[in-house]
Amino acid sequence: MNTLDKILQSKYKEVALRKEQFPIKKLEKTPLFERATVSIKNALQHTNKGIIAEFKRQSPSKGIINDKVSVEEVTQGYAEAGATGISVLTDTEYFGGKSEDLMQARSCVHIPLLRKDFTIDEYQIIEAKAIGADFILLIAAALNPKQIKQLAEFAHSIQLEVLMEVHDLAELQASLNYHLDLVGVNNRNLKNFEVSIDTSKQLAEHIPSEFVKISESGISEIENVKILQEYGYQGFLIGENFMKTKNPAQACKEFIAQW
Ligand SMILES: O=C(O)c1ccccc1NCC(=O)[C@H](O)[C@H](O)COP(=O)(O)O
Repeated sequence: MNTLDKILQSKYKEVALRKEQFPIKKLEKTPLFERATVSIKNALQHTNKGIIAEFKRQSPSKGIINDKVSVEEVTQGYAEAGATGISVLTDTEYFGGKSEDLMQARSCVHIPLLRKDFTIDEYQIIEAKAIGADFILLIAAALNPKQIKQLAEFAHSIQLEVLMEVHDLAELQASLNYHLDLVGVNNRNLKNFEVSIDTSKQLAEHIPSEFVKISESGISEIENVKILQEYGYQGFLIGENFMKTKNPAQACKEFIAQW
């Protein structure tokens, strides 16, 4: 079984359990669920330095990246450094994150927040809103095209925007639909974890201009960001390159300053 399949297997169990622990009716009554969300699509369309900086303690490919820093210092620092949005991993088993991380981030910043998780059920979208997210992730490799469309439509019905992530042309062509806001090309091959920005370069021309293009994973050089901008990318999702340092917010600030 590959890593994504293992993650999804445990995610189905986790979601079933959470539905019992925190019923939808309770989630819908939380103050954050009522909050007016902020558009990441709009924010990225109005900047030429679109960084979505990620809070990521660990990953299947790298193990522990940084377990010494707090959500507050990093997310507040990312916002002050000029990040356009922030991604917070909420998966516990594989990424060491939790829902509370996103809630803490929400209490520190006003910029758009991505609930970075493996979304397989509408329940998680309601939960995302209830913990303070502005946009959610749908991974094409984890869902069929009908599910992607339905989940994206549902996210919009509760004012959340949608980032759909693809790894190759087949996924992109099968899964595109007009309920998406952002299309992300993940440069990390989920079978061997190798990263190559060539994936973003190759898929760029196949993403219709209605969608904001995001390049995700393995980005550590500002030169590559500048090259990808020429391919039409307006957002860059960067985790490890910042999180592996003692001061991720400072690393983000220095990265943006080189632009
Ligand atoms: O990061 C991993 O090892 C990973 C493994 C399996 C599924 C997803 C994975 N990462 C999620 C991400 O998409 C990244 O955290 C994000 O794009 C940032 O990537 P990076 O800048 O390389 O940390």
